[in-house]
Amino acid sequence: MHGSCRSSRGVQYWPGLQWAKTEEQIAAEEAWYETEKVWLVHRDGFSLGSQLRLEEGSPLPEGKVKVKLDHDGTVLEVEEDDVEKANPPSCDRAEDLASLLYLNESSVLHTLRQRYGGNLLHTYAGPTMVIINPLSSPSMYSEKVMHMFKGCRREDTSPHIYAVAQAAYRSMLMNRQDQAIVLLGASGSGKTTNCQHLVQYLATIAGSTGKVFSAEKWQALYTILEAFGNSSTGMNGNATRFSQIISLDFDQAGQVASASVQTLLLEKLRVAKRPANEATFNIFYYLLACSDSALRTELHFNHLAENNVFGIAPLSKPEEKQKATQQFNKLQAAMKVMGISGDEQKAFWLILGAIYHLGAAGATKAGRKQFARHEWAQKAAYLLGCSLEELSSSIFKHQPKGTLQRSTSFRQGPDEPPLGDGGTGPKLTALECLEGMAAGLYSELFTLLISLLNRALKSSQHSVCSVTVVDTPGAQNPELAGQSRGATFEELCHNYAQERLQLLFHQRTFARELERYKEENIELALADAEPGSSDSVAAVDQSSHQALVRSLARTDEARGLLWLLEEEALQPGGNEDTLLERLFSYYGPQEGGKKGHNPLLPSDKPRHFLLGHSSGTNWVEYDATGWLNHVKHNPASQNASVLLQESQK
Ligand SMILES: Nc1ncnc2c1ncn2[C@@H]1O[C@H](COP(=O)(O)OP(=O)(O)OP(=O)(O)O)[C@@H](O)[C@H]1O
Repeated sequence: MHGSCRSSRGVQYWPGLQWAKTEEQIAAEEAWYETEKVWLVHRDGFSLGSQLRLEEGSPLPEGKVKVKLDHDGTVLEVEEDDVEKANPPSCDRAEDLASLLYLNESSVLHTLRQRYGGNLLHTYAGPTMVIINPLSSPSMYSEKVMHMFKGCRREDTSPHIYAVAQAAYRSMLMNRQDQAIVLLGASGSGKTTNCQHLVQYLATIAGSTGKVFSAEKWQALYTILEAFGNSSTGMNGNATRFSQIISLDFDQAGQVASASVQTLLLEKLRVAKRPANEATFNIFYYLLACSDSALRTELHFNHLAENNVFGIAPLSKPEEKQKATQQFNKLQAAMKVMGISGDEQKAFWLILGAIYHLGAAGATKAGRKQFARHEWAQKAAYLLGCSLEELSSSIFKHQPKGTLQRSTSFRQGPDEPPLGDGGTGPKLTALECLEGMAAGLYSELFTLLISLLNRALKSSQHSVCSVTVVDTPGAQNPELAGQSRGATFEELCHNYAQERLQLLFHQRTFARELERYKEENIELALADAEPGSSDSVAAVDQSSHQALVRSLARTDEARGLLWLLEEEALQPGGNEDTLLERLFSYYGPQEGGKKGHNPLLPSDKPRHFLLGHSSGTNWVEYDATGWLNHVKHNPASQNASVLLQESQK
């Protein structure tokens, strides 16, 4: 967001702020600027510092300008557009970016960098807070520090994650209104860590009626979610692979009366398939390193197979193994805190063990689709409490078991066969059937886990208002992690969710606030506030006007990728190439069209494309190979739930 704004009364405002400067202050600061003429240079997303002055004889504007670095006298030639006004020294390390006299990209980056250099990770940006990952363990989080924020007003507190929690808590109590805190940022930027501190603060400061929620319970919940929902990826060694909404419900007295966690978009297929060099969910490594010999024997973990088609293998380095063993013990203790009994825990280990052995069993098509190594499939069947035949037919034969109704896509008519099950879509391979079962089992297990966690958090106490915290996987870009692969469909879903939240941020922070100024007839001369960009969002989710009716006709009406996926999966001969062809016809660069005004760009690799997220500031190259499979109906996945319901264990 560029530009500051000024009302006609000579007082500087920024939307969402009560903050204002007097005319004298502004005049003094502008006079300083006029005499000192200090500029900031912004290049490739970096501010080059505040010590830049115009070289004599190279006036602004017009093309390129020369600037001289104060500290070593280096002279740089830079684009005129990269040079922006610097702020006076009184703005150094400003606690609130909105208080800068000249609010521009360079000065924002410069201020954040200055603060980070002084170990100040948090900076207000009006009603929002910017937090930078310290990549270390600073000693700024403790119960003692929490008490320094307790009861404070937002204006009286220095920027800190506890100040965000305190402001939401206070606002909820004062206005009796629900509050929401949404964390945004790239993968690995620190969202989940900050979410942990936010909720920890609320649990500690607010207290809870009847101990339904406590800091100890929150720690336990966090440990469990991290074990089952996180994995190591190229961008983050402990990345969250699902979206979560944590809700704390408060009573009249401001204590937590009940709590809940909702989860969405779990990357369930990760148990069976993921990008090279990425890990499966943490829990598999913990369980494979467990030191309980009786449990190991029961899970048939004493002799492990050499091959696992799901790529699940125990950790090899002794120190990593030891850490995983400790994590497993910690997890068991956390499950106990959340009231998950020994028998219930056992059910989790059996299902996880079965998934592992299914990977060892593998799949093949020798005449018919079947397991490649039956002895391992037998172990999986034993752990799941069913016969080998039952397991085999649940995976490879496509009649749904029991009374389970097949779910149909919302765009499919009730009489139409689901894709991949006699429909017109491509058939599933034996391995895809096996992967479907593993993903189905993991999804059931995760759903069960969340319901057991919520069992420990609910109560019959009456609540008045809630604080909700939203944490989703951050923006994904394999290129930023030095990986040469294209991004996956799951990564697209996470990027899309982030972008929808960014649009919400833009709407709440700027658009709605500006409307209020207009209603109150306060004139604003905004330099260049950018509209919230939604082109890349439409390229993903634009739906057809003929809602709910699936069409085999390829029309000119623009539709987003999610809609096209379903249509192309139904087309005879539809594949990822035809999918991208259509997507580009709607959102790609148009002949004679202006460059930079479309969200899609072609790649020179087959079935790859580039999508410009966040107003084209984060171009991600995707590899669409195999994406049509995501809309294929996989009966094995559905059969997983029946298999578990009918289990002898
Ligand atoms: N404020 C902080 N203090 C200490 N360490 C931090 C902080 N923020 C982040 N980290 C470190 O950075 C790592 C990545 O942070 P985190 O997992 O919270 O990122 P994220 O934004 O939630 O990522 P993803 O979107 O991939 O889930 C953490 O494991 C932690 O080690």
